[in-house]
Amino acid sequence: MRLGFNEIMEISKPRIVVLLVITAVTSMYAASKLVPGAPELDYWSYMHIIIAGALASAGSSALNHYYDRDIDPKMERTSKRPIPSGRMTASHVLIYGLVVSCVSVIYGFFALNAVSAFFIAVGIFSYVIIYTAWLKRLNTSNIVIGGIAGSAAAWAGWSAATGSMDLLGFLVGFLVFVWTPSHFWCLAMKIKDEYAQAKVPMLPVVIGMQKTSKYILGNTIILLPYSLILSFIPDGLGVVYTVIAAVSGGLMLAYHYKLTKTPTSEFAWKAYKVTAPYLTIIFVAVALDAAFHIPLF
Ligand code: HEM
Ligand SMILES: CC(C)=CCC/C(C)=C/CC/C(C)=C/COP(=O)(O)OP(=O)(O)O
Repeated sequence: MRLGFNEIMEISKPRIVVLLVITAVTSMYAASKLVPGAPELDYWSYMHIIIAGALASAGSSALNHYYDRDIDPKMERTSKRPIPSGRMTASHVLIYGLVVSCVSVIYGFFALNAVSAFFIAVGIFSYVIIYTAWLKRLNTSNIVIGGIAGSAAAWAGWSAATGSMDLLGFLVGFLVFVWTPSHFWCLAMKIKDEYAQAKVPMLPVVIGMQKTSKYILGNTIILLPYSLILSFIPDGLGVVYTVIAAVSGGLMLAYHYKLTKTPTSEFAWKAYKVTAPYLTIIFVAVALDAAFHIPLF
């Protein structure tokens, strides 16, 4: 039984940590530039949100590994993970997840502020309790409501800069919530049979590939105009963000339209692989807009 570096990294889901931290850091930067009266931030502030966000994401992912230790062995994609493969004991993963998750909130409270720490706690709670423990095995609303977890990271970043939450900050963070179904349902189409085997009610298991592809297109049809709302609210985002959001959202819409014509697991995989880059582009666009703000009106 090892508490090896590779195993620790694996239960922390590093690729998700990276994108989560990107949404938090870009939100923090944007808030510091766009919110009137927000203080100038130094590198320490960004270091703090990176540490708090990474620990929160890693800790909650480990708790997800712990809770899913009964179904992970039943799915090819997750069967070789540290607990099912015996490389880590469930209790070690649980202890790591609890300690790291608690440290992330405490660290955020003292190094950032109480509001940011609150959103970090909301992210952990919504991912571990609302999504993993309650909804994931209950019904197809699981990943829709679970998407709040991702928004919490962006809200933690925004409020780390301002010490509060405002309309623009809420709407920026809510982008992740609206993006999540398009992100995950594509993947779920690819690995539908594994979820069926593990009796996890992911959308394509319940309604099939063709209808799921229509739900994905429907969600992206909501995502594109939603992403542009941020440009049309008072004191909203400007030209830089609007152009990038329109082009990248339009490309993702085209991809998801094509998916309804070819609802195969192969094409679904391709549609899934563009979703993380899309979210990265959108949040980098938010930061670029804050840096080179040209109001739309
Ligand atoms: C309830 C919400 C979500 C669900 C159910 C979900 C589900 C998944 C799953 C099952 C994977 C594949 C993991 C693997 O096999 O390695 C994945 C990959 C990923 N997820 Fe999500 N995810 C959600 C939200 C998020 C959020 C909020 C973020 C970041 C802001 C995110 C970022 C990523 C990234 C970066 C990858 C790896 C993509 C790649 O390898 O190209 N996900 N997601
Ligand atoms: C602020 C903060 C900590 C926010 C947490 C946000 C966060 C880590 C969201 C990720 C959600 C996610 C990857 C779910 C996949 O779990 P799954 O069980 O469906 O995936 P799996 O089958 O690959 O384990």
